[in-house]
Amino acid sequence: MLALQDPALFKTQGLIGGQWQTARDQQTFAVFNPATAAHLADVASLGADETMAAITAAAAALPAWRALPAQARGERLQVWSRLLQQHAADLAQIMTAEQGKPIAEALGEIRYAASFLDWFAEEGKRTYGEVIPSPAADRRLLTLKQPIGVCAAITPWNFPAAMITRKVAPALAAGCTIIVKPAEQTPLTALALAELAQRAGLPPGVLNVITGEAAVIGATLTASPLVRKLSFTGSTEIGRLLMQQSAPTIKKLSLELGGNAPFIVFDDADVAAAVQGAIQSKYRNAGQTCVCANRLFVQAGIYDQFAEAFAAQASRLRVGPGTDPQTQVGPLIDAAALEKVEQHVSQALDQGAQLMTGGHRLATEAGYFYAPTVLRDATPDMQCAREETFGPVAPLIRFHSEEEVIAWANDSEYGLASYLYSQSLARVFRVAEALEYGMVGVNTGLISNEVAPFGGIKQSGLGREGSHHGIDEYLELKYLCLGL
Ligand SMILES: NC(=O)C1=CN([C@@H]2O[C@H](COP(=O)(O)OP(=O)(O)OC[C@H]3O[C@@H](n4cnc5c(N)ncnc54)[C@H](O)[C@@H]3O)[C@@H](O)[C@H]2O)C=CC1
Ligand SMILES: O=C(O)[C@H](O)CS(=O)(=O)O
Repeated sequence: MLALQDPALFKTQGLIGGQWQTARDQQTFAVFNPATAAHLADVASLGADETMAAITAAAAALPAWRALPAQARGERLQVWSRLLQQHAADLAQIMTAEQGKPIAEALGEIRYAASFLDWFAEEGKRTYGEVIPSPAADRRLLTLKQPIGVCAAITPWNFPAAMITRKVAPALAAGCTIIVKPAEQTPLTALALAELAQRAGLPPGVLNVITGEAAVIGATLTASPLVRKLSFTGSTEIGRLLMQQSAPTIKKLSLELGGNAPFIVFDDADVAAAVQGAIQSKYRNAGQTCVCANRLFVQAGIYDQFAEAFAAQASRLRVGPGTDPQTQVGPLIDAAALEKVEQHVSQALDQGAQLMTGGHRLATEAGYFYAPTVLRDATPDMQCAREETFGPVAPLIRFHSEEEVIAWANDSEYGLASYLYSQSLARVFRVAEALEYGMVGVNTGLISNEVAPFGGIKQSGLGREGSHHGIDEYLELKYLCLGL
């Protein structure tokens, strides 16, 4: 059991219509600590019936919630944000226990999660319509924006708090109600957030959290015509499936899917800055984010200089349990993730890559730890360059020309985040405009915040989250034509 200041935040039941509920068949599923592989909790395994009850509760809560002025909805979100920040230490402890990230990163994520609540509390008051100059003297034309209705959100384990508020905040600010299905690896953070939402005064049914078997819950959410919108963050494979399942009811979709971020360093880059940016991008959350550098392209003129400096810094990163304040890289989420990373590294070495540092799991620890790894002389055809590793592995690929690296960077079905380091303004614009990605970090490895549009193109997804664009994902545009 965790030593929480507020033990009431440790919830193991689902939230339906303002009531904490166990599964009707009393089934549960286990949650484990990835740093120790130890059992952490047993959480209600809710199924189709409970999911339908949550959809019904969200539909029942919708009329009153959407009728509230945006100001009133925003005030609830701001109270919720303050509660997240007041309870940050407990929330971070819960998150590190079930997800593994270093406690400092977990505290940072709670601030990141709260920032979406604050941002959309304001954005909800700016869902402006428009008056359109009429083509006819006896007509007046205008538009207004209205909440889409009952929404569903299916969220990942890598950001167990922020990926929930990045969806729930705009939905509620817009006047929608929502059912959240968190990842089975990290339900405790979601349930703690829901407890604080209750304390913030969200009316029953506005926010519902369903924990349990993903496929059953997902099938129920996507099949229901009452659910008008689905927002998903996770793998492209599951995003594709949810898209198919949503087709019969023509749901509005937001999909934040996989990535394969190129990190490009030109000869004219500030090499020290590029090394720092690459370390931050690559090893954040142990490499388990969809915007992590996945392929590091380094121009031939500075390749050796960059490789030596980058590997030296990577080798000094402290790996260990997230509860240790000295830890910089925590465990991977589970055994499958560890095995995928090992596969990518061994395949690259078999194909001629050279190990500069890392390349092994930490046998001393019971959890899913892998040493920060740097592979030089990697090539674009290696599995670690073709697939999203989602782990602390950095393949360094040498390139010679701008044209060559743009072609290699764009040779992917993914198009989420990309990065380039150069001190030439002309080159920055040439390359940024040529990269087929939704986001481009220029001379920085950290691009995520609540004010900018987060999202990708191609098979990295649909729509944008955060920014003033994010609330449009939860609104419908209505056209009024007034005959005079
Ligand atoms: N875009 C992102 O932020 C993330 C991308 N990923 C990618 O996905 C890969 C696998 O990671 P996972 O956590 O297994 O991602 P996943 O896509 O399997 O899981 C994400 C969410 O989808 C749910 N889910 C899984 N199968 C479902 C189904 N049939 N119906 C409805 N919901 C379902 C999960 O319970 C979780 O809540 C990672 O290695 C990474 O490449 C994973 C997490 C986050
Ligand atoms: O930086 C972020 O917001 C995360 O990387 C989002 S993701 O990894 O879950 O896509």
